[in-house]
Amino acid sequence: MLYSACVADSPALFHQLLNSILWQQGYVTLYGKRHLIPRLQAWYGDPDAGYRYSGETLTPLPWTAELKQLKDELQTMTGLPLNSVLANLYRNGQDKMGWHADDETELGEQPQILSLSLGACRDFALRPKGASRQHSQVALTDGSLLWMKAGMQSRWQHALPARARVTTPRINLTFRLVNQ
Ligand SMILES: O=C(O)CCC(=O)C(=O)O
Ligand SMILES: [Fe+2]
Repeated sequence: MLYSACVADSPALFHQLLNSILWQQGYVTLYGKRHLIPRLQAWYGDPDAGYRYSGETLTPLPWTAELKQLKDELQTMTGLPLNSVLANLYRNGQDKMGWHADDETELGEQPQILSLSLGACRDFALRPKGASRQHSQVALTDGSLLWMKAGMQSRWQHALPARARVTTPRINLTFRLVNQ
């Protein structure tokens, strides 16, 4: 489900997040070889919300004021308990995220994830698990909130494909509940 215009002043929030988040370019190990991840990211949350992602264990950084406020507002708005957020910075259309489902055991049986997008509009691609080609895509506009509800991670994969024409950055925040 996609909600739009949930952020009152998204350019201001975009710049606050760009400047306050400790963006890092991590590595992923594929077939024994280390590759730089094609985006910057950072993991924030409650101290006990440790999480394994793409073969790496991420220890959450303590909430920044902006992230804590967003988390509290989204929690109130949706009623979902949330204790962490993965922040992604796609510097331009070359940065991307490959096909995956957020179905790690730490996220529980039927995880729900709230995904807030700011900045450049990017396509969010979907395919059923087991399929080899994209099924559909949704344009995630500035200020939009995508609610990935129960059932999605067990049946679908998603990706953020490269888009050569996009020259401006996008921040995406995926708020999650990690089991302690
Ligand atoms: O950037 C996006 O919209 C997707 C991010 C995502 O799938 C994730 O952080 O797991
Ligand atoms: Fe994801």
